[in-house]
Order: sequence, then structure tokens, then C-alpha cells
Amino acid sequence: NAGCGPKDFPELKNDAFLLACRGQETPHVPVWCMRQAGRYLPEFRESRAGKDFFATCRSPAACCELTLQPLRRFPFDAAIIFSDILVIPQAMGMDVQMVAGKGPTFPEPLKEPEDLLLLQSKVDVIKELDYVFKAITLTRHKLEGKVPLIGFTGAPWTLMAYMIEGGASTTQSKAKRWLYRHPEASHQLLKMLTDIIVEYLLGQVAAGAQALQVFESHAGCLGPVEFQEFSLPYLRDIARKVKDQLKESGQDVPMIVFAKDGHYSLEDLSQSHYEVVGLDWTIDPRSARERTGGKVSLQGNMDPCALYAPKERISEIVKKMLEGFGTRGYIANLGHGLYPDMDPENVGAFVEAVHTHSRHLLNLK
Ligand SMILES: Cc1c2[nH]c(c1CCC(=O)O)Cc1[nH]c(c(CCC(=O)O)c1C)Cc1[nH]c(c(CCC(=O)O)c1C)Cc1[nH]c(c(C)c1CCC(=O)O)C2
Repeated sequence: NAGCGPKDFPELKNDAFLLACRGQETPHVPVWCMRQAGRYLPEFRESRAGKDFFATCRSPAACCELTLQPLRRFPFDAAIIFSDILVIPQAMGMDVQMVAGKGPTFPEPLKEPEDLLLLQSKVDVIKELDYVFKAITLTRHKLEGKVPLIGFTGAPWTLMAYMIEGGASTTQSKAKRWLYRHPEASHQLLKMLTDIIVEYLLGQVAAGAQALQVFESHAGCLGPVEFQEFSLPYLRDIARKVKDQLKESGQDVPMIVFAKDGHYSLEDLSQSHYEVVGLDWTIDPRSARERTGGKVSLQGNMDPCALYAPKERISEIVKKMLEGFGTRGYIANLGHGLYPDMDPENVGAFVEAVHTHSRHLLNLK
């Protein structure tokens, strides 16, 4: 561990992202992309070639390299640690494999409430997920203070859905069956996940994460009523518990909640102790501002597919997006992750358009 402890990190040189999380003034609108470390980069494909996905996640050196790759190409204002949300079900004792062309797969998903007994009830998060903490500490050093490092987790409902579906699903009907047929067991599982997530996020901050994003990627298959019961209380709990604990040690780390396709929940999410609410592209920037009433910063939300447009068109779309959100309390991003067939040059055009147009808008003030 010599020379790599979570202390004496290099001084941060670009704090635009952290300032924007807190609604403070910045010289330009900060920008990063979900899945910025990914298969659209040839160097990523080369590093990952022939290696097992979760073995890569367990190698701090590999995670560090993959996290840094996009920053060598583009002037992103934040880095997000390379890892996966499914490391938590693994830490709970479930087998998860990444199957090429199919995505994450659980050979033995949860079927009935009795299966909860097969899960590790007391997970030693610090020990089981130590490899993630090591990756964060190493990456924070290697970033040399260029930009802040974001840690992340899946939200309880999204993780529960994977653990029951056993992989990708369009309807999430197996997982939703639990909500309607086994509400008590569902809450038991969601609570178990919440406790692990809180410890996991605190461990990430101790290791050097400077902001935290919670991915509720499967919000879209819930309606407002189910969301209120099975997602929102746990999202709130996570933010409150993490913040309370951090406060005790005099720390304060901005938190982002991203509930994909959860447009119905925007008002609630803006009052859930998160500094930032992430948005997908189905929400109009101006209406998002009105509905959140200036209570939070907003992040998002260009349709990732707009990156298939020519560069000039990308620039126009970005300009409209910036005019809609305004330049204060705003972090530019896509409405979801980049796809493997996207052109890195257009990602560069997106980043440049955000910086150029936002500087221009800020100078007009
Ligand atoms: C749902 C989810 C997962 N993982 C994640 C989510 C939440 C975000 C979202 O809604 O997309 C989170 C995640 N996964 C990954 C990151 C890394 C950081 C970044 O955004 O750059 C992050 C933040 C790396 C990854 N995670 C994965 C990849 C691609 C596979 C590879 O590198 O071999 C990457 C770069 C694999 C993964 N892991 C998961 C899926 C659905 C897939 C895609 C499977 C496929 O496309 O074949 C589960």
C-alpha cells in the first residue's frame, strides 16, 4: 500500500463539476458522459480483449487504466471509476457472469422468498469490495488532480430486479411479481441492499471518491405508486445515512440520483437529500427546472443517439440544451450511457460544444 494510501491526494485543479453539484458559479458548464469508459474506444476494447469482465473489475490497475482512458482523449470535467453495479450481488454470494452479446447473467437468480436465505445476510463490505476501494485510491492518485473522481452504486430496486430476473429484461415481470405477490420479502431484500449500499458508498468516499452517483436504472418499469413504495424510501435512506455518517467526520460529498425513465418522480427526487438529479432525454430541460424549483442541480440529458448526428447538428442540440437548463447548477451529460458503435470524434464534439457554448452564454451575463 506504500505511497498509495487514501491520504495526500494531489490537489484538485478543476473543480467545475463539484461547484456545479452545489449550484455555485463555474467558468464553464462541466461535462462528463455515462459509460465514458467503454467499448466505443478502441483502446478500451484492446485493454479488455480476451479478459473476463468481472476479473477486470477486480484488478485495481485495470480499473484505473480504463477510467483514465477517456480523459486522455477528451477534456471531461469528471472521471467515473470503472466498475459495475453487480459487484454487490456478487459480494452477497451470488454468481454473476458477463456473457458476450447477452450482458450480465445470473445462473441462479432468486426465484422465491425462501431464496433470500441463500444470501449472505451480513456482508463484510469492506473486505468483499476491497478491490473497488483499492481501484478508487489508485485512480485518485493517478488522476493527479486533473478532475474529481465519481464513485457509484446501483440502487436497491435496480439490483433487486437483476437478482430476480437474472439478466436483461424488457418487462422486469419476474421482479415486479415479487412486489405484488411478496411485498414483505421485497422490502426485506431492499432493506438488506440499502444497508450494504450505505457501507459501500462510505467505503468509496474513505478510499477517495469525491462524488457519488446512485443508478436507479430500472425506475421506468415502476409506476408512481410502486416507486413511492419500493424505490424512493430506499433512495432517501441511502442519501440521508451516507450524509449523516460523513458529517460526523466533517466530510461532505455531493450525491447524484439518476432514476432512468422515472420522469413521474422528479418532484420527489428533488427533495430526497441528493444535491443533483440526473435526467434521461424524455424530460424537457425547462420543465425539469420548473418541476424541481431550483432545489437541486440537474445533470443530463442529451439523447445518446444524437451522437450519431453530424458534428454541426450535435453543436446545435447542445446549445439548445444549455439554453434550456441554464448555466448554473447544471452538469452536461447524456441521458444514458454511450453505445459501443459511437464515434469517439463525436463524443469530442459533444464535450467541446458544451464548453464553448457555455463559456459564451456565461460571458453574455
Ligand atoms: C445497469 C447497469 C450495469 N452496470 C452499470 C449500470 C447502471 C448504469 C446503466 O443504467 O447503464 C453501471 C456501470 N457499468 C460500467 C460503469 C463504468 C463507468 C462508466 O460509466 O464509464 C458503470 C457506471 C462499466 C461497464 N459495464 C459493462 C460494460 C460493457 C462490457 C465490457 O466492457 O465488456 C462496461 C464498460 C457491462 C454491463 N453491466 C451492466 C450492463 C447492462 C452491461 C452491458 C452489457 C453489454 O452491453 O454487453 C449492468
